[in-house]
Amino acid sequence: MTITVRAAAKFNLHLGVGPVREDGFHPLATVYQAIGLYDDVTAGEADGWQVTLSAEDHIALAEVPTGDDNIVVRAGKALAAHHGIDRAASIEIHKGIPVAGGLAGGSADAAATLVALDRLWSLETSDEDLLAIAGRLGSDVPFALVGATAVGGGRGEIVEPVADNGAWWWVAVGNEQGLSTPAVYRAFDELVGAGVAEPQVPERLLMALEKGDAGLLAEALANDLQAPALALRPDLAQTFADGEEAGALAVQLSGSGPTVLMLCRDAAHAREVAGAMQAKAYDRVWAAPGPVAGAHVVTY
Ligand SMILES: C[C@@](CO)(OP(=O)(O)O)[C@H](O)COP(=O)(O)OP(=O)(O)OC[C@H]1O[C@@H](n2ccc(N)nc2=O)[C@H](O)[C@@H]1O
Ligand SMILES: Nc1ncnc2c1ncn2[C@@H]1O[C@H](COP(=O)(O)OP(=O)(O)O)[C@@H](O)[C@H]1O
Repeated sequence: MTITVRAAAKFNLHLGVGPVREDGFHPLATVYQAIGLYDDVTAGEADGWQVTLSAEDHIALAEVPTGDDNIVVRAGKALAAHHGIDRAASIEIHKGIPVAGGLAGGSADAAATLVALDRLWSLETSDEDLLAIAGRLGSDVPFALVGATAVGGGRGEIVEPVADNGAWWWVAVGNEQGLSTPAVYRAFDELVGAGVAEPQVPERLLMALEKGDAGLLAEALANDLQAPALALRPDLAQTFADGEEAGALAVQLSGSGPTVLMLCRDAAHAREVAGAMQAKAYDRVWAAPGPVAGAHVVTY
């Protein structure tokens, strides 16, 4: 038997970052939205851990490990340890989420693996325990379980759903070269220093989501990692300028980058902006709706 679970990419509508903590992590006040770019994870019975990879066009797999460093193996081992069982599995990952793009693709795979193995091994792990295991795997993993739109606190792992009445459309523009998340947080420390205030989620963003108003959302987007990421990768400024020229309502870096997200009015406008970016010779361009569901079983 095999079980396939689908998990979505995330975009941080707001990413407020505070002064680095003693454990090396930064306190966050973020608003995550799950958007329609997906990885599928298929889990099957096996005697030892095996990871195989495939991907949609224009998604490079070179940086993704196939051994025990793959986050899906860490996820599987953590779930087995939680239940005190000694089991392994084969995990096939089909990536539709660009790697090292600031879209939390690895976190999506980890969340999908927890859901798939919980079902494959008939464990019936409680949601509370799954979220706790997810939080230990990575700051973004709990959100990949819940999906939709949610506020993230702590180092990002404490998630609380928020009202979102929008039917949003995004254009994501990827980049050939990934960007390392720790390097961007270090650049944040250097640029902004320890003097920065504790971050907060702005009320006007929550209002824009509740109203489902794209004009208001365009004005409320913000990302504290955007300036440090652009300091590391000044070439990205051209993508921002091109997105604005293509008619996007707003252009913002996704998390720690380098993927750039463009807010559109609706599906037709997203197709138009995506076409304009392709005409400018960008070849990693995806239109995606949001919010979408968290990790969910698609076949078994
Ligand atoms: C920046 C964000 C925004 O959502 O996403 P990405 O753009 O990477 O997808 C996240 O904070 C990334 O979360 P995730 O990729 O799960 O990070 P983790 O594995 O927990 O941590 C990797 C490293 O990032 C840094 N880190 C992460 C989270 C945080 N709140 N403060 C940090 O300083 C630390 O250096 C840590 O060692
Ligand atoms: N299943 C996985 N998918 C993607 N990357 C993985 C995976 N497992 C481990 N990694 C490592 O995690 C790094 C960050 O990956 P990813 O989650 O795609 O990006 P980001 O942290 O920018 O959102 C990759 O460069 C890769 O080395």
